[in-house]
Formats: sequence, structure tokens, C-alpha cells
Amino acid sequence: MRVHVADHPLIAHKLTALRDETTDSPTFRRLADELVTLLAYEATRDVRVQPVEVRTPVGPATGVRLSQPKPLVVPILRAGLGMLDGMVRLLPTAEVGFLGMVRDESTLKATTYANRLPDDLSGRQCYLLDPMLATGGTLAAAIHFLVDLGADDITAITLLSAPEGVARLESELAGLDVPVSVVTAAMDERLNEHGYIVPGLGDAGDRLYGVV
Ligand SMILES: O=P(O)(O)OC[C@H]1O[C@H](OP(=O)(O)OP(=O)(O)O)[C@H](O)[C@@H]1O
Ligand SMILES: O=c1cc[nH]c(=O)[nH]1
Ligand SMILES: [Mg+2]
Repeated sequence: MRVHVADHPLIAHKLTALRDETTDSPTFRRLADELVTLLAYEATRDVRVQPVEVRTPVGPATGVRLSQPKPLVVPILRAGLGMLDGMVRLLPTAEVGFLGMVRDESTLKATTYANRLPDDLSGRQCYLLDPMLATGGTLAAAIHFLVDLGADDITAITLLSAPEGVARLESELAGLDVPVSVVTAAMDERLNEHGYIVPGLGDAGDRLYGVV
């Protein structure tokens, strides 16, 4: 599994404001949106393209366009929804599927409560969106979902990741022959006893949408 930690002062600047407990929801949403657009640039480095000829006013030119089948973007509800607009701004022709998953706060086990994905993902490049990679249970289950439907290339984009979650993904996905990458804005220190990322930013879903 390839793990890319973004190293850019603009990303670090926005992430610091995102972490700040005094940042309100509207600002948090705007920052998450801006951050994912910056991360998407790195995450789509291997997006598949095919050659195409166009005519400029001066003459013929060879360029590229995104290959078929279209990439699939999958936000993991709730918090991943806060990353969707920023991602499709960069990949406007992508299709969007949805996974609703929630982690039990006492057992830390993830369960799936909604699934709106194409039936067949053969040959599809998929981009999973979730701001937090904590224990890794949610992302591991989401990746298995996509692989079971035939996805053959998966990139997860997260805002914060914990080393424990990355280690879990590495061991749970070790047998897969599907390439998986994680692109994250930061690798934090650790998880606390409640499974929260330290220093983290708290509960991403609550900070985006309020406590429910
Ligand atoms: O790596 P893990 O330990 O599985 O934790 C990460 C998950 O926890 C959060 O979602 P949450 O369950 O709070 O749902 P929400 O998005 O509805 O707030 C977060 O958005 C991830 O999906
Ligand atoms: O720190 C964490 C861990 C899981 N989910 C969150 O929203 N935040
Ligand atoms: Mg939450």
C-alpha cells in the first residue's frame, strides 16, 4: 500500500485552522473543501488518460482526456460528504457512489447503513473520501466493498491519519492484488483510549454537521 503524506505549507496552514477548536462549522466546511482539492491534485497523479487530438486555432495538437470507464468517487457518509464538492471540482466527469458507515463509539467497530454503489466496478479507478483514518476499521471495510465489486485501483483521500490505522490497513489488505493508496494531509501521533486521533481535530462529522 502506498501512503503519501502531503508536504505543502498551504495544506499545513489550512489544516492548522481546521484543527483549531474555535473554528466554526461554516469555516470548517470551507477548509475541508479547499484541502481536498489540494490533496486531489496528488491523489489523481495516476488517473487514467488516453491520447486525444484537438485543433488549436494554430494547428493540430495531441493531448489527453480521462479514459473510460469514468473514475468513481465514493464519499463515506457522513463526514466524507464534506469532501465531495472539492473532489468533483477537480474531476467533474467522475461518477459518484455513496457508502454510509458509522463507528460504534464503544466497540470502535464500523457498520454499514447505506450502500449506493454501481453493481459492477470492473476496471474502475475509485477514490474513497473520508476525513479521518483512525483505527482503520471504516476504510478497511470500504475498500473490501469496492474490491468485492471488482474495483481494480483504489485511492483513499483523508485529511488526518493515525499510524495505527495505516498499520491495520497494511495488514488487512496484505493479500489483495488490487493497488491501494492513501493520500493524507497529515500523519498524526497516535490514537487515544477512545479511538480518537491525537492531536487530531475531534469528531469530523460533528464539526461539519453538528452533534446528532
Ligand atoms: O478509522 P475508524 O476508527 O473506523 O474511524 C474513522 C471513522 O470515524 C468517523 O466517522 P463516524 O463513525 O464518526 O461517522 P460520521 O461520519 O457520521 O460522523 C470518520 O469519518 C471515519 O469514517
Ligand atoms: O479522531 C477521530 C476518530 C474518528 N472519527 C473522527 O471523527 N475523529
Ligand atoms: Mg462522527
